[in-house]
Amino acid sequence: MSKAREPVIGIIGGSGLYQMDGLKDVTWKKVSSPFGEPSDELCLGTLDGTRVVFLPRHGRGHRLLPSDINFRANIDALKRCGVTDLLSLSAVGGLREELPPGTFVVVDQFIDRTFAREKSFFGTGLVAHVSMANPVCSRLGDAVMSACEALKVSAHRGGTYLAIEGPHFSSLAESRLYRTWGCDVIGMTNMPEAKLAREAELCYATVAMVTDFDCWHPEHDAVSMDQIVSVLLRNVDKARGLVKHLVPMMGKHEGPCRQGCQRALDHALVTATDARDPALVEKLSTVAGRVLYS
Ligand SMILES: CSC[C@H]1O[C@H](OP(=O)(O)O)[C@H](O)[C@@H]1O
Ligand SMILES: Nc1ncnc2[nH]cnc12
Repeated sequence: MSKAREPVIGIIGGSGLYQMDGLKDVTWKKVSSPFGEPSDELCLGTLDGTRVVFLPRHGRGHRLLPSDINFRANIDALKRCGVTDLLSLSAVGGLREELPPGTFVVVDQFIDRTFAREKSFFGTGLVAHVSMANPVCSRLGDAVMSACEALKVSAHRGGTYLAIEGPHFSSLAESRLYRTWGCDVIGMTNMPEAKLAREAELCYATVAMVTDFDCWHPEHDAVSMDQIVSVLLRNVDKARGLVKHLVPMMGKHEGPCRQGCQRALDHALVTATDARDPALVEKLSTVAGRVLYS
């Protein structure tokens, strides 16, 4: 029988969100990871008695390009701090008329078009394949939607997030193409983050906060940073309110989610026990310790 564990809520703050206010007993802590340097120190605190670990995805001061974020170190470090449920807050472009700037989208699917990033914790000497059929934790997504409803934040449930490598915004031809693929929002960071969260058996959901219409919309100018920033600041204010409401709700979650995010590695490891690379096994002690040492 799986042991119930106290939820610890991880928050990855995206563009515009470099610290969390309202936390108690706050300490910024440098966390080492065998996968390298996380984006910044991690901010540990509590909100209404629930433990929270916050990490600014691009680092404080927004130092890191999307391609330079060490997603593996970030997820490993969050898990080392005990995180069980991970909420990503992200700025995105809207690819649909009905998702204007200011809308929050609790996406349920991703298309990964990034190509210059480490995407797995596993590798030669320990091979694993996890399912990404349903990459978002529905229990966490439900909680986000309830918090948005309570705060009267305009939120849309479900949608496909297209992850591009960046740092450039898309060309008009690309933006039109992504719309024909059925994508709803576009960003540069949620992949491979969501894949790695799944490998690390964390519940993961993202609040995709629309800042612009990318460049496809005939009645809007092509996306530019000055236009994004003004919407971003308003979105970020709403996101802070959302977190304050959401964390105590998530703190009451009992036991693992029904979807099984916290057992994602149950049938994923392929490499025979005697063929495993001991150094890689050691490196994976936090991410996959549950299945490696049981
Ligand atoms: C500031 S607009 C472009 C930038 O914002 C998004 O990042 P994040 O998901 O961390 O909010 C987008 O993916 C780009 O990295
Ligand atoms: N239009 C866009 N494309 C990619 N990432 C974004 N982040 C915010 N807006 C974006």
